[in-house]
Parts: sequence; C-alpha cells; structure tokens
Amino acid sequence: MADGSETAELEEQSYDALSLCNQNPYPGDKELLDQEKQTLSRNGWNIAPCVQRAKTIDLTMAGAKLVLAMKLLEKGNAQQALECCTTALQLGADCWQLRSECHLALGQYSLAYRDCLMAKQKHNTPQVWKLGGKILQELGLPVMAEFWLRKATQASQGQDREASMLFQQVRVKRLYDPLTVNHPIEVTFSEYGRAVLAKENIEPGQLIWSESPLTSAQTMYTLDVPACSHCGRSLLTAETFFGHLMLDINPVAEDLIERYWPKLNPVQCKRCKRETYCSQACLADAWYQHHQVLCPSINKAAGELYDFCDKRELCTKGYWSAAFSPMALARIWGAVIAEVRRLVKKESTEGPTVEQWAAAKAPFRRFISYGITGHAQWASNMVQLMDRIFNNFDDGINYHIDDTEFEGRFYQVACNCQSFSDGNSPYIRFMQGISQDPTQDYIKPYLNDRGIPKEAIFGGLFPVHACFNHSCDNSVEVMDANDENGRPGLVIRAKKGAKQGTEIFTTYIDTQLPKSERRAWLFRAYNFWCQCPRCQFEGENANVCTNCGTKAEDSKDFPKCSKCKRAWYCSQKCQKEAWKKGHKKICQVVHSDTTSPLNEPMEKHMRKLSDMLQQGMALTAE
Ligand SMILES: C[S@@+](CC[C@H](N)C(=O)[O-])C[C@H]1O[C@@H](n2cnc3c(N)ncnc32)[C@H](O)[C@@H]1O
Repeated sequence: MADGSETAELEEQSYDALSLCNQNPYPGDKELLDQEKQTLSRNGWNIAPCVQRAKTIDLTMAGAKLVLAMKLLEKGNAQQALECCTTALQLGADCWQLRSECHLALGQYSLAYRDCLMAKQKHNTPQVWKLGGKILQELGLPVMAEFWLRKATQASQGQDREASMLFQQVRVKRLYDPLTVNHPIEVTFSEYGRAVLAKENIEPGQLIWSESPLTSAQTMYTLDVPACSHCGRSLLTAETFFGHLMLDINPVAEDLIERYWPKLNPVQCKRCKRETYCSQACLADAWYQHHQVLCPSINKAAGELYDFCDKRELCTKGYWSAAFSPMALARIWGAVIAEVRRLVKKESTEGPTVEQWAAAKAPFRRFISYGITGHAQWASNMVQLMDRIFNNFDDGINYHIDDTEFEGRFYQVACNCQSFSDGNSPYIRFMQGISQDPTQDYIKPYLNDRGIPKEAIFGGLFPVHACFNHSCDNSVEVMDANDENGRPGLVIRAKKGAKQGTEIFTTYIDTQLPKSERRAWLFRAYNFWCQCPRCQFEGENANVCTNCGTKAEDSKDFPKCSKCKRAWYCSQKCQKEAWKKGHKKICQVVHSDTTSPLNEPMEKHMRKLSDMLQQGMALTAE
C-alpha cells in the first residue's frame, strides 16, 4: 500500500503534457519552410555579420570582456553587454552566441539571427538551436522556429524541457491564433498542455466566443429523440411531442400548434434509411464528411455499429464503456478516409501516399489523447468491429484499427468531447411563439401533461473549446448556442472576470460535489488529479485537519469553516493559516448552473465501474 506521500508523488507525475504532444511536422510544413527561407534571404537576415578584428589578438582581454558581458546581460544591461561582446569578438573571442543573446534582449532580431548563424557554424549545441528558435519566432517565421527547436530537443535527447516547451508554444500559436483572432482569448501551452488565456481583460457575464463542432455524434441514450444526425438540430414534431393527445385536442390549441410549431422537412439517407437529416444540405455535407464511408448500404460492417448504437447501452462488456457514442470515433476514421479518397482523386496518385494520410488526419491532431492503456483489450470486440468497418475497401484506401489506434482515438474523444444540444429546438420556438398569444391558455393543459421534452444530446469535438483546462473554481460556463445558420454549437460565457494574460478554466464536472468525489471523477474520466485552489484548500474529511493533516482523536469531527462548510481545522491557528494561504479565495465559490449532460447518465455507470474496481476487477483484466 502506498502511503500519503507516495500517492502525492504519483499524483504529481500523472500528467506530462510535453510527452503527449509530438513534434512531427504538419502536412504542408515543407512548403511553408521554403517560403520562410525565402523571406529570410529577401530581407538579408542570413548575411554573415562583419566584425573588424583588432590588429593584435588579445585573448586574455577578450576573456575579461566576455565575463563582464555575461554579468551585464544577467543584470539586464543588454546594451553595454553587447558592446563588451563586440570588443571581445574584435579581440579574438568566440562569443557569437552571447552577442546574439544581447541582440535578442534588445529586440534586434535580424542581427541576433545573423550572430546565431555564426555560432551554429562552430557549435551545433542544443543551446544554439534553442536560441535560433526563439529569434525566428520573433522574426515571425514559426515553421523555421519549430525546425530549430526540434533540433534543440533532439540534440539534448529530450532533456531540454525549455526547448520542448518553446516548440509547443510556437506551434500552438501558429495553429490557434487564426482561430482566436477575433476573440478576447488566445491559446498557449502551459504545464497542462494547451491552455486558454485572456488576451484582454474579460468582464463577468461577457460572451467570449462561440464555436461549431469539427465532428459530432448523438449520444446513444438520446437516440430515441429525433434530431438531425449531422448538425444536431432537433426534429421533434408536434405529433411526436403531443402523441395521443393530438387525437382530441381542442381546436384553439390545434390552431396554436399549426401557427407556432415550426414546420420540419426531415430527409433520410435513401440508401441505408438509418440516418435522418434536417435538410438536403446536411445530408450532402454528412455524405461528404463521413457517411460515404459509413453508409451501411455500402459498408455492411458499419450496419453492425448502427445496430449496436440502437441498443443504447453505455456499458457493454467487450464493446463499450463511455457516455459518448462509438459513432463519434467512427466518424473520425470515416472523415479521414473520405478526405484521403478526395486527395487521391485530386492529385491523381496511384494509391494513397503518406502525405495524403497525414493531411487527412491533421485536423484531429489538435485534440490531446490521454488515458490508461489496456482499454482496447477490454473493448476488443469493438476494436475488431471498427477494423472490419475501415479496413475492407476495394479501392485499397484502408485504415487498420489496432489496439493503439483505437485507444488513441477513444481517449481523444473521452478527453475532449463536449455535450451540446439544439438551443433553438422546435419546442423552444413553439413556447416562445405562444408566449405572446392571448389564446395560449388553451394549450397549457396539454403542455403540462407532456412536461419538458427530452433533448437530443450530441457529443462534439470543438477545436478551441478543447483547449480549456479544468478548475473546480471555473471562470467560464459553456452553453448551447446556435450559429448564424441555426446549427447547434457552443457559446462560452465568462462566469467571473479574468485579467489579461491569466488562464481561464472551465469545469468538466459538477462543482457542487464534495472534493473527494470531484477528484475521483476527474481521475476516472479524464485521468488527472486536480490540483486547483479548491482541491488544495478544501478538506476531504471532518476527522482530518485540512491545514496540517492532524487526525482527530476517537474519530471526532473537527470544527468546520462556518462559511463554506468544506474545510475542518484542529485549531484557530490552523484556520487562520489556511485562510491566508488560499482558503479565502475559494471559500465562497458560486457554482455553475451548467453541468455536462454527457456526465449525467454516466454517473450511474461510473459508480458501477468504481464498484467493479473496488472488487479488484480491474477493467483491463476482464
Ligand atoms: C480538453 S483537454 C484540455 C486541453 C489540454 N491541456 C490539451 O493540451 O489539449 C483535457 C485534458 O487536459 C488535461 N487537463 C485539463 N485540466 C487539467 C488540470 N486541471 N490538471 C491536469 N490536467 C488537466 C487532462 O489530461 C485532460 O484529459
């Protein structure tokens, strides 16, 4: 059994974002690299610097100048350090790297790059590569910067964490800046990987941005609710909602329905009749995106997946255990194959090339994948089914789904999936419509009879939203919102103000849960132990002092914090200490009024899994 300190160490080690994010180039990077090299040459940034050598080389004096330059730079006096470096160079010292650092500190980036090139000619060290990476980023040449920082990481055999971190920061900036250009947020890379920062001060209640999913699928447990399988619009008709009540509804109520219940024109995939869409546009888009691969009329094995989903079981041994649908995974592989098909056709290649596969997979590289290995063994039948679906095409464009591929995609969806539903469903529009109508009372008894309809809930991958880390004291709330075309998606609203440059957090769980339940949930569902301020300054147990860890004698309860009732102290001294250390910041948390519907049906399921684990039946061993 591990004691407390060992557990704490394990917790600390449980998540290393740097090791999860690779440095492989993106498709198209070769061309971008060439373009950036041309920019360098055009601007003359790669011309060798010229230093007038002194008539007599004096290495002793040069050394002294060099030491002085280092000290000056350390103290922040870059200008004088630069002058000392130049003298040292003239006297025969080899200090191009230091002079480059001085130029960098002074914001003279092109001069810094020239000196750095000189340093590289002589010393291929990780430090020189790293310096070059920093300068190139400042010169606005991110792909070259990545190249240099990759070299720095390789040359240090991964030991230089600063170089790896800088690499990811450059990459994240290049990939996400175009997506956040009009929003008050930006994506950066921190100890927890990608993270969302406030680019400017954000006010409480401010709508920060809205986003549409890259891909989504309806959750299995809401498959009984009609919705467009592609965009998620609710397809609830008045007939379905009122059901048998429609048979003897009063004429005024009938008239209200006629006038206010939106007219829907759903269309089915004519080939398989297993997918319903809100419009021809969605049908065509779904076909383009993934249904051309997944349509059971063409792909028999895919029919088995549809049958499995129709059973609406969240946990089926050997197949599945998650709140999101396996269709969410299938649509990723389907989208990759559909894109490779298009590229092969467009580029008239004989078969798919490595570059084409990489290009088709690129949009999904934005989503981190982190979980416990062995899950694919537990779900081995599903892995085999997925392989039958995607590895059996006559055109030779096949995607082999093995355990590693399955687990990678499974955890990609598990870590990043966000639930959403139609925020402007026919029911909502109907209720809005009748709210101003003087005859609305005629329909009220029928509405009361029916209650609020169940929503069709989708799980989607949203590229920017997926960069949010979690805190139990979250600063934003995620809500359903339809885009300008009426398609369901997300909107992010500030729950609290955020200062420019600070990280903003969402919550992955119901923040009202006690600390131990929150942490257990986060670990089971997202594989990390939360270290947020609430988890640090709330207690778990009334018999243990939240501040110093002293255990109460005879298992008596310690007095609790009278405000939040979530911390227990052995003495007033401990209470005061804890208050100063950080409890005051988290004592009065306003809880979010939104929790993820994806989690709700999972709660029972999670408890079942937790019971199984407590009985010693590790999931992977089943
Ligand atoms: C939706 S992603 C958030 C963005 C992520 N940092 C990235 O690089 O893509 C969710 C994953 O981020 C990590 N994460 C989020 N919040 C965290 C936290 N408070 N502490 C540690 N890891 C966290 C976990 O690995 C989690 O599965």
